[in-house]
Amino acid sequence: MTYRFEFNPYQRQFRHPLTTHHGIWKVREGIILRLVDEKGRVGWGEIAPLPWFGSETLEQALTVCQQFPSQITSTDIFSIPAEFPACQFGFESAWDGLVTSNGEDEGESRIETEQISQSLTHASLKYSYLLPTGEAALTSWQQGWQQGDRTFKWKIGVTSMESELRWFEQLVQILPESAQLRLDANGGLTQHQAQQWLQVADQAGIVEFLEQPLPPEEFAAMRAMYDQYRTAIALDESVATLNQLKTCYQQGWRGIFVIKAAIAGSPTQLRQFCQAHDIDVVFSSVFESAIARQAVLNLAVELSHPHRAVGFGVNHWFV
Ligand SMILES: O=C(O)CCC(=O)C1=CC=C[C@@H](O)[C@@H]1C(=O)O
Ligand SMILES: [Mg+2]
Repeated sequence: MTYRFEFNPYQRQFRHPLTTHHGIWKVREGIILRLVDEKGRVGWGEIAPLPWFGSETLEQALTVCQQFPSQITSTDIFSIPAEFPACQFGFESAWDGLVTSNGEDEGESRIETEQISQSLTHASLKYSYLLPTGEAALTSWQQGWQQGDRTFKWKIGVTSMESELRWFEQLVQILPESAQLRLDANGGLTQHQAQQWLQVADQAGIVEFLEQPLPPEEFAAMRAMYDQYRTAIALDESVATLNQLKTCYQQGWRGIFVIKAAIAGSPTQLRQFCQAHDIDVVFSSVFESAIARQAVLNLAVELSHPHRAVGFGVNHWFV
């Protein structure tokens, strides 16, 4: 069977640029894919690259799309090489969508406004609310709390450690008892700083995990640190693609795997790995549109650790 294939790049500006140790991110760029089969069934997919996490760039993804003819086959889709994981995810999700679609072409309406993306939340999932970086977190957590989120994620390793530790202590004091906090360093700490953060996190008692304290090349140090503190350590940059995830597992990682499925590669292969290995998984966003968000949340409902919130809090991120 062949599929008519169309692709359209998009840009969405963040309402507030996202500041992390990687830098300042102002615009989310991606590509929306549309497949139509011989019966007229439509499948939508999305390529949402995150090159500083190790995925292909938008330009590389556009080249993959441009090299395809207007009629493609499932062999074309399943032959996309592993160095294009966001493309693998986008094309395979669109193909999966064909199998399940009822022929209605609702995709265009699903390139969301935030209201539509909010409607894409799954009732069975809990959501983590991403706080703004820095001192602003001390006031903005209420918005997440009011929409029912009980898990909050805060970026560290951006300003001075002295300031961030001070704001952390204030945040721990003002967050309600039942709240949980995730700290995300994006690989920006030294080993000494990571140990300092894990010590204060152990004392605070509300920190669910410290995410990617060190850069991926310092895996051995994070592996050694994992058993020294009560606070869990989670990896995301280290496990950004399915191949990296398998390598970390084979090298003994049994901490939390924060999986950004939209850039991890084949969703089918990801599902097979997660089902074959009892790993502690948190699904996390790459600030994709409703199309990839839906595809990832469908995986999360199946594979996510039941007691962990998914990193898809609706924060009205875009203008
Ligand atoms: O995981 C979440 O709660 C939200 C998504 C998120 O934190 C991120 C998305 C994309 C890039 C990063 O800046 C950041 C992360 O490091 O996890
Ligand atoms: Mg992270």
